[in-house]
Amino acid sequence: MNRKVVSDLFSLVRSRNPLVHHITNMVTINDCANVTLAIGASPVMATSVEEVEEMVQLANALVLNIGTIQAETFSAMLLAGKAANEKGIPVIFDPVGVGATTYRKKVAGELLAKISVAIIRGNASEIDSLIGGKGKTRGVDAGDNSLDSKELAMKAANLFSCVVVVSGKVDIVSNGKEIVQIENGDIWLTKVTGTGCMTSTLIASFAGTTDDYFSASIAGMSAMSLAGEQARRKLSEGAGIGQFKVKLMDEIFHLDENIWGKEVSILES
Ligand SMILES: Nc1ncnc2c1ncn2[C@@H]1O[C@H](COP(=O)(O)OP(=O)(O)O)[C@@H](O)[C@H]1O
Ligand SMILES: Cc1ncsc1CCOP(=O)(O)O
Ligand SMILES: [Mg+2]
Repeated sequence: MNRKVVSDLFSLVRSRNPLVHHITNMVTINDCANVTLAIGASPVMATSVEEVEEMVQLANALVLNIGTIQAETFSAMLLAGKAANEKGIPVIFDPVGVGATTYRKKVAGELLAKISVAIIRGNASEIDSLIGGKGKTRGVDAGDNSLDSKELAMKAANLFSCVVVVSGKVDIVSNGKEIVQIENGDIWLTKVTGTGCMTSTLIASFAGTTDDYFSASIAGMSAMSLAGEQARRKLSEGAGIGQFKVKLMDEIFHLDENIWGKEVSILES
């Protein structure tokens, strides 16, 4: 990992203002649109099979998030994913709750078989399920503390030939050879729905700026964890998760290479 390359991405994303096309869930869609703007990229959410291929022609990155997947949305993902592969823009896959149901497993398997994905970001239970593990899952949240995130990231990155990000208390990013460990974060990030989805969006925003998807993943993952840590620290006494969510968005909006350089805590192996 090159720290300067990663930190430079914060000004690059704001100057290049990449368009990030999302086919995503109906729970966190608005938060994902706003976090795209907060980091300096532009969001577009388009889901109809009639228009997704055309929208991909305008986009710099494509997010596929299966949080509330339905048959028609899935068809749209396949069309958009193929168009993104042909155009050469990165596809960022968020396998929300993949271990929870047979349908989600089928959808994720088919997507990964038919589309070349640049980056996968999920919690440990989700990545474990993708690689055929039997770890416990609790709906869309991680449900198994015994999983080894480093091992999962490395295995999944090699299996799917892409960068894999496993979020959690400690976040792991692997390209199949290197492993980066991000130690920032705050437990309140798990008390607000959508922080995982928004992380995938942040990663996509950076990946729409550079073809160095390993650095883009480190930038996006650390942006969420660092902003969460700072937001919690700056909350006034008595504040709860409502104010935390607002503060989190503010911290992402203000994050730059100087704050990142001073505050990020990263280990490499
Ligand atoms: N136990 C934890 N302590 C501190 N931060 C956490 C913890 N678990 C997850 N996070 C943070 O929450 C954010 C969302 O990650 P995660 O909860 O794993 O995603 P998801 O919402 O998809 O399950 C990340 O920034 C991650 O670092
Ligand atoms: C609660 C919920 N249910 C279906 S999608 C979704 C949002 C999941 O968001 P995240 O994985 O970022 O917590
Ligand atoms: Mg998630």
